[in-house]
Amino acid sequence: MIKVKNLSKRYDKNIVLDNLNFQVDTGCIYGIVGTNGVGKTTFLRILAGLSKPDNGEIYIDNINRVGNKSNKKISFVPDSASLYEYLSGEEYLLFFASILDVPKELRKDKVSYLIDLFNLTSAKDELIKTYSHGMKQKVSIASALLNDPDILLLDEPLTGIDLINSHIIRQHIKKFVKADKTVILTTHLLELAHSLCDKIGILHKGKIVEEFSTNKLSLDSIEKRITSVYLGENSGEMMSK
Ligand SMILES: Nc1ncnc2c1ncn2[C@@H]1O[C@H](COP(=O)(O)OP(=O)(O)OP(=O)(O)O)[C@@H](O)[C@H]1O
Repeated sequence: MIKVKNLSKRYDKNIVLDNLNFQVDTGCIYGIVGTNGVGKTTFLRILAGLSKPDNGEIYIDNINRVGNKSNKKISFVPDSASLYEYLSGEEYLLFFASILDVPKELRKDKVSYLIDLFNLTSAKDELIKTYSHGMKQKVSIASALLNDPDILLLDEPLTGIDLINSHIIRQHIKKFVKADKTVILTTHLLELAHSLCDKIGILHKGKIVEEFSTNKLSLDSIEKRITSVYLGENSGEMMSK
């Protein structure tokens, strides 16, 4: 379980996260939605340990992660992957496996398994600079899975991804969670959040202001709730006029 208590982060006068509280159970896919600049990436980067909060605590299975090394493996996939463009997909993944300390004898097998899983076999020897956005995104997600993380943090994983690749990536996220892992992702694609996530939280003014179980609320109802959080209670009617 991941539990966040009173997390705050500001950039000069810009208060991005403001005593944010949040909890996710192991085995859950949690989607964070919110307007541009509301702090979704900032939150994921703090969870990943890439950015320090000003205040607050992050417990992973009851161990405070802030300032401590967690014994749980956490992988973070940024929204636009910066990959080494002059390596082939396979070379990149092998290189990344060595950085992540994947045992040497397992690297080749893990890499070829992931290349196959993400349908990258025919392009594995091509330089990454020749890859499309979707192919790069698949390499990026594959690289995050190399060390079999316990927690996967995905920043807008499916933005700009075509239907088929989106399907492939979704399947893998679902498969990943079945192995008792946790996924937290951010997205602007509400339909995706509804079909993929178990829970959706709305980030607004530095806090998770509302949370829904997707099996309890329709896509339409969630959309109305989000609109009313940002635009006020009568916004749903205004927008349908
Ligand atoms: N390194 C930084 N220095 C200063 N301000 C920053 C920095 N990183 C983010 N911010 C600011 O923090 C706020 C939240 O940014 P963040 O990238 O977390 O938003 P987001 O919800 O992920 O946005 P989007 O949906 O557009 O990707 C924004 O106002 C942004 O300008």
